[in-house]
Amino acid sequence: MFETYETLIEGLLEKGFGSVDHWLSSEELVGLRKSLLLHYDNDLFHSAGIGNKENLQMIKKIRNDHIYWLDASKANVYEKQFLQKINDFTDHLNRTCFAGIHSFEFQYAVYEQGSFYKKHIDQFQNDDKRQFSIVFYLTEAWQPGDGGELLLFSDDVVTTIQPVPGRMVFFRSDLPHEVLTSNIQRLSLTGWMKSI
Ligand SMILES: O=C(O)CCC(=O)C(=O)O
Ligand SMILES: [Fe+2]
Repeated sequence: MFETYETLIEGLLEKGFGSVDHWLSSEELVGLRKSLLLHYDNDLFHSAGIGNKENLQMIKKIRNDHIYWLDASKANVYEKQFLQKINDFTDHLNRTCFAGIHSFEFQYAVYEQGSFYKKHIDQFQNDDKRQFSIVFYLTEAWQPGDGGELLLFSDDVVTTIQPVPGRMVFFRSDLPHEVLTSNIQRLSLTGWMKSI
């Protein structure tokens, strides 16, 4: 795992983001995909931003994916294993980079065909506790033309990340980014490492 950590950290320090393809074993990837689909079938997902009913119309123009927050107390074996791995990475970041991460939170996301998330940063206007953003792509198969690419905007450079199964992206939460319209059902697990 050490090399994977170093690839991610180097990327973060040099350009604001890092990406690796083998953070999850194929068994873990399949387990998390099945868990996501089970929660989705059980109607546990809701429109992202629905907590804020007055702004819902506005929010839907910015993002129209559906999300489900991972609850550690209800996590299944795959989710527990996943959270443990994130915990180990957090410890590594705190030990080697004095990152000062105190907690993390993760949500599954489903982008149905035609869904997107316009350019944004992951820190709220009145709350910049989110330090690092992490996305894992869980879709079973992805090919060019399927859309849903992640664009990362650092300085004058725009980087396109293809959401291929198993890929993980790690970036500073103040880095502007965007999810292009997906032409297929796009599955992911997204989280934030927080300073509080
Ligand atoms: O799914 C992605 O590629 C990024 C998602 C995202 O930006 C977010 O949920 O804040
Ligand atoms: Fe984001």
